[in-house]
This record gives sequence, structure tokens and C-alpha cells, in this order.
Amino acid sequence: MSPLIEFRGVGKTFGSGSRAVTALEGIDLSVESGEVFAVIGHSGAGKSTLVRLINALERADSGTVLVGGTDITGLPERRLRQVRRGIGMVFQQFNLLRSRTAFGNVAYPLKVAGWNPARREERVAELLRFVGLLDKAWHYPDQLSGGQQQRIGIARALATNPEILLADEATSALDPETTGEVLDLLGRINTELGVTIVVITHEMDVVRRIADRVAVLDAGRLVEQGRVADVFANPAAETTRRFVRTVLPDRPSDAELARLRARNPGRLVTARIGGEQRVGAVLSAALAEHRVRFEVVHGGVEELGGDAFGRLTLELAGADEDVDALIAALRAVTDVEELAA
Ligand SMILES: Nc1ncnc2c1ncn2[C@@H]1O[C@H](COP(=O)(O)OP(=O)(O)OP(=O)(O)O)[C@@H](O)[C@H]1O
Repeated sequence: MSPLIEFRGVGKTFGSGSRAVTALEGIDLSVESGEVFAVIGHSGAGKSTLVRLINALERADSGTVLVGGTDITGLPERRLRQVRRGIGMVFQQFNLLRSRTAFGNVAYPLKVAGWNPARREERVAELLRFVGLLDKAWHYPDQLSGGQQQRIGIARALATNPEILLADEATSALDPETTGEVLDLLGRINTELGVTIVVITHEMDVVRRIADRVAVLDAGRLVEQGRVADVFANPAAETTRRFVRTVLPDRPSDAELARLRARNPGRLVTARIGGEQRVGAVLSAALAEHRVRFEVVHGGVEELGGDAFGRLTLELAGADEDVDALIAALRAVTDVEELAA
């Protein structure tokens, strides 16, 4: 089956001459039908440009963008409108019409698409029920919380039954609890309605909570893409490693290490937990064999796609050769860093 969205060697430069800014360069990616695909990058990495290429609000300078197998790079405006009809969009600042009620906002795209009032009303009620805001139908945006406004924005984006939903920093203006609610809603849209979702974000926590696969953008280039669990277990690019560190327990910082040193006289090692290896099993076997005592002094694990990921820092106490043997046993299954004394 061909991908629902595909970029082949896509480049986009704004301006020309000495003012030229290369927003994207040599982008190859594919989004499969039915998945939640995240694009993560820092500010200015090119995320918004990438989204705008999917719904053809920008045109690529080089390469091709395919949506549903159709090359959209050279399509005339009339055909592009057709493609855009199959794509819903959710924005960071919700972009609701302030002069219309929740009902009016959700009904708007249906009106534009020529639905008659009776069908419109039925569809809006169905959507408001789906996002849990049927009781707020006659409220204006200013009478709704940020999370409620975003749920209305999502209902509006879904009104005409798009196959693809683009969410550009859809939770960046929300507090953590509301972010969770909106991500849960996006998850339901994917699993219950079968909508393919592309999430643009600068937060690795969003990727962790919702995405099947992730692409990492750095200064206009794709530096990594893969299944979220694989990328978390083995981030290849330095940018990705920094993103992963923002959500998974890491080795202690220098200040934390200084405090640990003051309290723990034994040798300190940090072991990576993640993927296939079973650190706990190796640890228990090695502890039985080598006379070493241990204490977990820092770090932790997080669950992701059914696996545990993180880093644990252990204080190991015993004869040097026993501790060395235990570290060697651990190194056979995972990355282990001994923290300098
Ligand atoms: N219309 C434009 N004209 C000129 N430069 C632009 C234009 N749009 C984007 N750029 C530049 O392209 C680069 C990528 O911008 P883009 O908005 O895609 O990044 P982003 O990752 O979405 O950043 P942010 O998270 O801050 O929105 C930036 O250097 C930006 O200044």
C-alpha cells in the first residue's frame, strides 16, 4: 500500500540572494494511512513549513509532495482545493471565529461546503457530542476555557470528514492537564474514526503520549525518523538525544552528582533501561554471584508502548573486583556509565 502522505527530496527556500532562508532541505518522509505521525523540532526548524506543504499552502521548490498518491506540487488551485477538503487542520491559538458560537464555528465549514441546514445541524450535534461539548453549543469562544476552545477547533476540523488531520502545536497553549485531555481526544479520533494524524510539536512528551512514529527536524533537515519506541530506545542524532532527555529520567546533573557523592561513599554507575534488555534480571543474577550491595540513588523509568525506558543510577558497594565484574555483566546488556569519583 502506498503512503497517505509522502515527501520525496522536498526543499523550500524563502526569499532569494543574500536574504534566502532555507526552511527545508532534502526531506524524505512517508506517513502511512491510519497512523499518528509526529514531527518534532525546535523553533525555526521548519515544522510549520512542512505542514503548509502538506495542505499546499506553500509549494515546494524542489522534490515532490504526494497526498493520497497524487503529486500535489504542480496541481492547479482548483484541484488543490479538492485535496485540502480531505485535510483538517488544528492550530495552536485555536483560530475560532469570536463572533460565532461553538455551534456556529463547527457549522461554518459545512456551510461553505454547501450542506443544507438540517444535515448541518445533525452533523454539528454529532461532532459536539464526540468532543464532549454538546452542552456548550451556544457558548461563544470567550465563554470557553482554552481546552474547550481547542476541542471546538478539533470538531470544526473534522466536520467534513477529512481523512487527514494536521495538528500544528495544538496543545502548546494549554496547561498539562488540558493537554492530556486534548491528546486523548486526538487518540480517539485516530482509533475510533480512523483519521490519520500528523502532529507538529516541540515537546517530546506529546510525541511520547500519542505518536506511533516520529520524525525529528533540525535546521530544515530530517535528522531521524522511526517508530517512537525505537527512537526513544536508541536515539541516533544528538538533537534527538536532547529531546529524549527532556522526558526520560537521565543520569544525574553535576549538581545532583555532587549531592549524591556527599551521601553515598560507594561507586556510582548509571545504567540505561530500554528496549529488549532486562537490566533487573541481569542485576539480580550478578548480585547473587558477586558480593556487591546496591542502592538505587537516582533516575527512574517511564512506560512507553509497553516497554520501560529510562536511566537508573546505582550505588555499588563491595570489593573492587566484585563491583568490576558486576559492571561488566551489566555492560553486556546495556549502556553503563561509571560516574567519576
Ligand atoms: N514566509 C516566510 N518568509 C521568509 N522566511 C520564512 C517564511 N516562513 C518561514 N520562514 C523561515 O523558515 C524557517 C522555518 O520556519 P518554520 O516556521 O517552518 O519553523 P517552525 O519549526 O515551525 O518554527 P516555530 O515553531 O517557531 O513556528 C525559519 O527560519 C523561518 O524564519
